[in-house]
Amino acid sequence: MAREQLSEPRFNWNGFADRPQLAAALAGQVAALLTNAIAQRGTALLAVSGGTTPAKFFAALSAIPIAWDKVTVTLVDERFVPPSSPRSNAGLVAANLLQNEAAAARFVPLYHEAASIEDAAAADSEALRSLPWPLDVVILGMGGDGHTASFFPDAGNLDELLDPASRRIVLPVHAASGGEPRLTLSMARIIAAGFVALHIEGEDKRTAFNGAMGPGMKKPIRRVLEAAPRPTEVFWAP
Ligand SMILES: O=C(O)[C@H](O)[C@@H](O)[C@H](O)[C@H](O)COP(=O)(O)O
Repeated sequence: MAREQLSEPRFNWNGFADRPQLAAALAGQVAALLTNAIAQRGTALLAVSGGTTPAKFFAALSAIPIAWDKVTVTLVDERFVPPSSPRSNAGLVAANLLQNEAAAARFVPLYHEAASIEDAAAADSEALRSLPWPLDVVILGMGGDGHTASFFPDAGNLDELLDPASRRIVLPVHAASGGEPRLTLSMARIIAAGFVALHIEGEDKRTAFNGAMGPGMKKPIRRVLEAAPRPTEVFWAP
C-alpha cells in the first residue's frame, strides 16, 4: 500500500490505511535503523514509549531478526510503579517487545524502588549515563492534551523538562493529568536522537495533533517538534 506522505517544516506525515500496515512499516524502518547503527558503531540505542498504542508495533518489531544482542532498549518515560503493575511501561515492553527475536536485547528500565521519585530520577541519570548515547531511535506517543513522553501541560517543571540545553538524562514529573508521578527522559536527550518517530492512531489523535500544530498556546508535542534539529516522522492510521 503506497503511503500518503505530506511534509511540513517540522514533521513528515506518514498516513497508513490501517494499524497493522502502520505497525509493519514502522517496525521495518526501526529494524533497518538499528541495523545501520550497529554497522556504524557496533551498538544501537532505542527508546520507546508506553501507553496503549505501541503493542502491535512492538509485536511486529520483536519478530524481525536483527542483531538484537547489540541493541539496548530503554523507555521514553515510566510511571512510578513496579514492573508487576498493569500501569508499568516496563511491563508492557517486556510482554510485547522483548519477545521472539528481540528477547536478546538488553533492557534498561527507569523504575526502581527509591525513597522518592526525585531520588529515583537522580539514580536513573547515573545508571543511564553509561548507555551508548545519543539515542539512535526514539518512538514517541501523544496524548489528546498534546503531551508526549511525560511532558504534561500541567507538569510543575515543564520548562525544565523541555529545556533543550538540559544536561539531565531522566527527570521526575508531578502532574495531576499524568496520574502517578512519572520518570521521563529529558527533551534534550530525545531530540538528539538520530531518528524520532511519533506514533499516533485514530481520528481523535489526528485532530489533537493538527490542533497542537495550529496557532495558539504551544502544546508540549509542538515544542518538541520545533526543538528537534530534524523533522519528526509522524506515523498515523485511523
Ligand atoms: O507512559 C505513557 O503513557 C506514554 O509514554 C505516554 O506519553 C503515551 O505515549 C501517551 O500518553 C499516549 O498514550 P496512549 O498510547 O495510551 O494513547
